[in-house]
Amino acid sequence: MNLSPCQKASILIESLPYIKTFYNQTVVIKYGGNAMINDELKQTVIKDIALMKFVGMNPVVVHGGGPEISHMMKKLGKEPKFIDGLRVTDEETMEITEMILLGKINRQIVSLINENGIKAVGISGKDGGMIQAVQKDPKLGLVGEIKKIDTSLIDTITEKGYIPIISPIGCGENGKTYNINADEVAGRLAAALGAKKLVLITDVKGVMKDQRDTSSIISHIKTAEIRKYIEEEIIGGGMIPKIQCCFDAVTMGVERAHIIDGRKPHSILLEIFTNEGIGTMITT
Ligand SMILES: Nc1ncnc2c1ncn2[C@@H]1O[C@H](COP(=O)(O)OP(=O)(O)O)[C@@H](O)[C@H]1O
Ligand SMILES: CC(=O)N[C@@H](CCC(=O)OP(=O)(O)O)C(=O)O
Repeated sequence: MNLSPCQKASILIESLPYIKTFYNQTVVIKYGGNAMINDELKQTVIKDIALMKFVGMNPVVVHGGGPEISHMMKKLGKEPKFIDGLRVTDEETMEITEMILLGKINRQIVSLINENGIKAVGISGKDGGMIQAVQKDPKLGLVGEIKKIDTSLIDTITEKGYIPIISPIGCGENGKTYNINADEVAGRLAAALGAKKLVLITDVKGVMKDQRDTSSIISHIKTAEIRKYIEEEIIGGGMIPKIQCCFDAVTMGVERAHIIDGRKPHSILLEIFTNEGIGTMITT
C-alpha cells in the first residue's frame, strides 16, 4: 500500500485519542504458539509491541509455545497428551517445556524486540519468585495453578523502560517447577498489574459459534454467558483456558479482554488504535 505523506500524517493524527487513552497504561499481550506462524508475521507482531512502547504504553508480553513443545516431545519419542487444553506434564516433559519456552522462544522474542530499538528483558515466573503455584490436578502431573503473583519484578523492569517478556512457568514448594498455561498466566498477570487491556493473540478469528464458519464469529461475550458456551460445547479445546483467563481478568478488574487473530497483520494495532473491533471482546 503506497500512502502519500498527507495520508500517513492523517493516520497518525487519528491515532492520537487512542494513544492518549492508553498512555502509561499496562496492556498485557499473550502471544500464543499457534500465532507464531512465520518470521514475517512474527516481525509484524514484534513491531506492533515496540510501537506501543514508543508511544508511551506499558506492554507486558506473556508468550506460549505449545506447538514447539509438542514438536520437541515427538522428536524425543514422547507423545503429547492434553486434558481440556492442558498438557499432561511429567518430569521429562517439564524439562522439555522449560527448555523450549525459556531457552528458545523467550530468547527469540527478546532478540526481535531488541532489534527494533526497544529493550526487552526475558524472565519466567520462577524469577524473583514471581509466580507461586501448586499442583492443579494429579491427573495433569506438574501443571500448576497460580496461587500468588508478585509483580514487583515486572514493575521494576517496566519502570526502567524495558518490556518484560514472560515464560509461563511457576515455582512451588520444595523447589518444584510447574508448567502453567500461558493464557492463565496472562489473565492473572493482567489482573495483578491492574492492566487496562488483555489481548490474546491466537490463530483463529476469535470465538466462533461454528468453527467451520468464520462468519459465525461472536464479537462480544459477557462473562455470564461463558459457562453456557462451554456446556453447549461451542467453546472447547485450547479455547477453554483462553476464555477462562478472560473471565478471570475482567472479573478481577481488567476493563476488556480480546481474543484476536495473529494471522492478520498488525492485528494488535488495529485492536488498540482503531474502532474496528476485530476478534472477540470479553467484558463483565
Ligand atoms: N468456539 C471456538 N472458536 C474458535 N476456536 C475454538 C473454539 N472452540 C475451540 N477452539 C479451538 O481453540 C484453538 C485455540 O487455542 P490454542 O490452540 O490453545 O491456541 P494458542 O496456541 O494460541 O493458545 C483454535 O485453534 C480452535 O481449534
Ligand atoms: C499446562 C500447559 O498446557 N502449558 C502450556 C504452556 C505453553 C502454552 O500455553 O502455549 P500456547 O499458548 O502456545 O498454547 C503447554 O505446555 O503447552
